[in-house]
Amino acid sequence: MASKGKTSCCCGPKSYQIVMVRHGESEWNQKNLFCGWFNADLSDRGRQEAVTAGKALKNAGHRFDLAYTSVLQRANKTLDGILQELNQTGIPIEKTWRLNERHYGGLTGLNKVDTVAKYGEEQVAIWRRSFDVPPPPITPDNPYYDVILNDPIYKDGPPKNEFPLFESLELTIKRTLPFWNDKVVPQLKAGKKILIAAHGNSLRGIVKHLDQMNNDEIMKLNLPTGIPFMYTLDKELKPVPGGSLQFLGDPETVKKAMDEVANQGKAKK
Ligand SMILES: O=C(O)[C@@H](CO)OP(=O)(O)O
Repeated sequence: MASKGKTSCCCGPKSYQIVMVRHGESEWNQKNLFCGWFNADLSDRGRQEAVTAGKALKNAGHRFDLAYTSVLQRANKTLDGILQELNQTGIPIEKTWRLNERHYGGLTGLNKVDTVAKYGEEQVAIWRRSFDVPPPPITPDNPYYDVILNDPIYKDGPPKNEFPLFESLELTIKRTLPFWNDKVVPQLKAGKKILIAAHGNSLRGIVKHLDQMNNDEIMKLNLPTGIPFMYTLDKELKPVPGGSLQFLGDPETVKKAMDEVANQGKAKK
């Protein structure tokens, strides 16, 4: 059956489409805690966001051939919620740590507003959104150190000697892009319609790559939870005009949701 993942003519595919979504709100988003590689569950609101995302994709006529997600349950459950709405729970799903949220190191488990009170808004903005400044490493005295390092979700990788103790966006991109290039790109080029359910920062890495954003531009981008976005790419996998970050939601709702994410790292008014 012809896939809707590409538009084609006699000279081959003209463009490719891919849909991505950041997971719905997690219990740790709700508590405003740095989460990273901790395997937080979705909140009730997050579960509802997944259903709403699925309905929006269904109403827009999307069908998928396969899906990719991280090994973290907040992304997995968001994907499941969406696929249930689409009645497409049987499609192949590949989970990989390479699509995980970036590892928040020593900030893992800290409240973002308390961290602003301690270190200031500017430092927290740098830790959250800069390209190459990593958070401090997670150390054994962090209550989540063992939980994360020994979590069975990491049994297939990364290898223990490469297990990160912190990640900047730059380091996150370094482990996400090989998956994009080796797995996603060949499937896209084969005309498959793909859905990726992942995380704010792993997806910011992919967006930076696709849109060739510079380090200042990416600093300003906050992806909202649970609102799918589509890219339409040309043969070279560069976004066609108007093909970048096409959110499936009205602009006002999207802006509000983006501002909400940005404000998680600001002092309480
Ligand atoms: O805590 C995290 O893991 C991420 C995503 O929820 O937060 P931030 O938006 O601050 O990068």
